[in-house]
Amino acid sequence: MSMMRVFARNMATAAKINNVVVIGGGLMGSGIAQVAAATGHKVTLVEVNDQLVDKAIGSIKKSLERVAKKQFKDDASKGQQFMDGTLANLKGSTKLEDSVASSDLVIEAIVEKMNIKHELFGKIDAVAPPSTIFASNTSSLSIGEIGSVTKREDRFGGLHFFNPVPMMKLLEVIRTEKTSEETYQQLMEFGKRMGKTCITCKDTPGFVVNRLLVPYMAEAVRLLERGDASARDIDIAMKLGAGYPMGPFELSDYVGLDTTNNIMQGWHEKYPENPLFNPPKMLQKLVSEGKLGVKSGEGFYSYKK
Ligand SMILES: CCCCCCC[C@H](O)CC(=O)SCCNC(=O)CCNC(=O)[C@H](O)C(C)(C)COP(=O)([O-])OP(=O)([O-])OC[C@H]1O[C@@H](n2cnc3c(N)ncnc32)[C@H](O)[C@@H]1OP(=O)([O-])[O-]
Ligand SMILES: NC(=O)c1ccc[n+]([C@@H]2O[C@H](COP(=O)([O-])OP(=O)(O)OC[C@H]3O[C@@H](n4cnc5c(N)ncnc54)[C@H](O)[C@@H]3O)[C@@H](O)[C@H]2O)c1
Repeated sequence: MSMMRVFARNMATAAKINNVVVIGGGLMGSGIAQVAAATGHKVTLVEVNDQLVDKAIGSIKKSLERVAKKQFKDDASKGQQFMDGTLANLKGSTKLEDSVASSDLVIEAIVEKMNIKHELFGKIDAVAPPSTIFASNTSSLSIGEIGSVTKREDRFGGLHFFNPVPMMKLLEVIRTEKTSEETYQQLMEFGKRMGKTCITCKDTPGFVVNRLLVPYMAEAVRLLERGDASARDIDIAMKLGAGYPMGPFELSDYVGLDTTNNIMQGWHEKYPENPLFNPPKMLQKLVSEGKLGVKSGEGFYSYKK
């Protein structure tokens, strides 16, 4: 195929992703929906009840205000236009089946549990048009295994965004052995339209970033458990000594300790021989006490006012 034809084909397929459904409006889903809407896609954000839909839309409005204040600091009316335009592209819903019925791309961002993701994808596979591409934003689970409950494994891939989605420039695009070349190209094109820098990774545990980040974080907790240094000092060390914007404890609280713990538990069960994946006891204890980080008001640090 000539270069011109490859380009024309990519442009044609890129235009195809217009209606995007994001399932789960928590930390990640709300950010993904926000950026997809801001970059011109028609977005439906699906949550389990009206209260959570309102909460997600509320957090998107707050985040949009921050983005607008930053991007259009000298022109408030342009900032307002940007916010109105984004919100006009976005709607919330609790009707899962109806929402996916007219979608080009569905991005799943619900809890990090294989059985719950299977239940969801099984349900939507039966009602989404055959052409709809499915993607998971999982941090740690196998994309191939998530997609195995569907009859569209060639139209299934990973879109791993980073928190906070409006600020983080990276998108990991994951292709399984069954993801078709066309699906992969469409996912890459979609990522670029979202304004992200896309990298590609095979369907391996943690892809690139989390494969390095999770053992680093667990090692930081082990340092703390041994009493070698305080959480605050470890955080300061990694910020000032390694140039990270947040230390490992600030970052874990920010990401959510439940998500971090689910990742470690899942990897430990699957690869018990790998000591890098041993879940630290302190992390499990905090989660069992409901201390989930910033979102619950307390984690390694307290966020109560
Ligand atoms: C632990 C490992 C466990 C692994 C778990 C895996 C998780 C997952 O799979 C992978 C990840 O995501 S891994 C995690 C990957 N993530 C990381 O590694 C993140 C590391 N951290 C960072 O890169 C920076 O600390 C931030 C960008 C978060 C904040 O920037 P900062 O300079 O430190 O401080 P600032 O002064 O506060 O904010 C400055 C401005 O930023 C803007 N803004 C911020 N949030 C916004 C939002 N939600 N909306 C809109 N805008 C937002 C806003 O304009 C704000 O100004 P304002 O005047 O306050 O409105
Ligand atoms: N937290 C992070 O920093 C981060 C980063 C990248 C990827 N991820 C991944 O993204 C996914 C979501 O993580 P999160 O941190 O946003 O979690 P979260 O707990 O903040 O949000 C999950 C949301 O999904 C909703 N939900 C659950 N089941 C649903 C269903 N059947 N239909 C519709 N909504 C449903 C819940 O009500 C909740 O609001 C996970 O797979 C996680 O591993 C998380």
